[in-house]
Amino acid sequence: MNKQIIKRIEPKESVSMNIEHAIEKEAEITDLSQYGFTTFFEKQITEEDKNKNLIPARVIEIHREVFKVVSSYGQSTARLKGANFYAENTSVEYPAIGDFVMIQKNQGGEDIIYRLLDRKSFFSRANPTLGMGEQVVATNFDYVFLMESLNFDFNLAKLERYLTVAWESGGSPVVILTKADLCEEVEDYVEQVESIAPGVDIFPISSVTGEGLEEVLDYIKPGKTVVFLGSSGIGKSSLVNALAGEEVMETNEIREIDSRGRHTTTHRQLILLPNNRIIIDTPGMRTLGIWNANDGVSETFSDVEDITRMCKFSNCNHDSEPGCAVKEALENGNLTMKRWKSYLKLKREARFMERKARMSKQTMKIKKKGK
Ligand SMILES: Nc1nc2c(ncn2[C@@H]2O[C@H](COP(=O)(O)OP(=O)(O)OP(=O)(O)O)[C@@H](O)[C@H]2O)c(=O)[nH]1
Ligand SMILES: [Zn+2]
Repeated sequence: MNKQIIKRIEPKESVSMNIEHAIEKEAEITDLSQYGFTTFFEKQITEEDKNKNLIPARVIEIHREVFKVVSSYGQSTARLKGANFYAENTSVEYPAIGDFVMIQKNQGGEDIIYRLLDRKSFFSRANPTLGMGEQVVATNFDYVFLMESLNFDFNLAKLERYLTVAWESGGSPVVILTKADLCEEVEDYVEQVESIAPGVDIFPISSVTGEGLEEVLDYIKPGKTVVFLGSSGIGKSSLVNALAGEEVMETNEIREIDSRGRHTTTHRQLILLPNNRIIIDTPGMRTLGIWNANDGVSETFSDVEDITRMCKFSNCNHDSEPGCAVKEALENGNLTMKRWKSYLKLKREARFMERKARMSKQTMKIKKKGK
């Protein structure tokens, strides 16, 4: 694919020069497997798709209704086929960052997105614009990097919450402890994390000294997609740059800031690193709450749930009932009060979000009827 075409269709105002530069170097794209296309997606392509000359593509950026995609023809912009996505009485999902879609190439114009392929993993959050419903923010990733910094704001409870969300998403959680250069007791922290995340891989890293970066790069296999989950300032952008070996993301020091003194990330993106590792870094991921996380809670707290199942009564409130296994475990130290409280808190939150989701579905139904 030649650079001319790619240049012409870049939405200039919204893509930072650095990323454009990085992408240009990847302009010779012929193989979508570099972008994570596997047999899982290939198998979904039908005869009908082929008859219509549809080809697979991955969504790498979204600007309102304009999608930036990459296919065997390289990068292009595309729009949804109205009849397939906007027709009344259909409830098809719109593509999100990371999605594989079937497109029709349109020489000299925008490509048309016909349909969405099934996802192997996704993150969603409560829709912030409508105040209701669910919004998918990232899809088809293999690993979820749960990021916590090793300096003052290290927070195990938050990590537990991320873990819950990650299990739920379909990706594999990996804990990344950032800013190791600022911490003297790295091993202590690693042990603390091990206690709440048994069996999960943990990497202490520093984007400043380079500690742990080789290990992380080795760990991500080519063609695999990673999403980052972590609070602002934890070092996500710095890690992307460090892994890429060049400045593909702006970090805090050199950013434009808005009136509240904070950087505002305005678009979502999927970044292809050298050696075909893929990172999804979207603002949506940065405001992720807990949504339908009940199963995830159970995975993260399987030890706690094992205990609750040993209570004498199946509907035990773990309060003052006789034969309460939780009470016993708290007394003999098999369960810490802290972990029990985290569990109860996440349970409550998950239940609340579920109720909210049910309510919003009802509201939508009522609205549709009333229309
Ligand atoms: N000492 C040290 N500082 C780091 C490291 N990684 C990031 N920082 C600093 O931490 C600050 C925030 O880093 P960013 O990479 O912008 O953090 P972010 O998670 O992308 O932040 P948001 O974009 O706000 O979500 C910057 O001042 C970085 O220089 C590290 O490994 N060691
Ligand atoms: Zn009990």
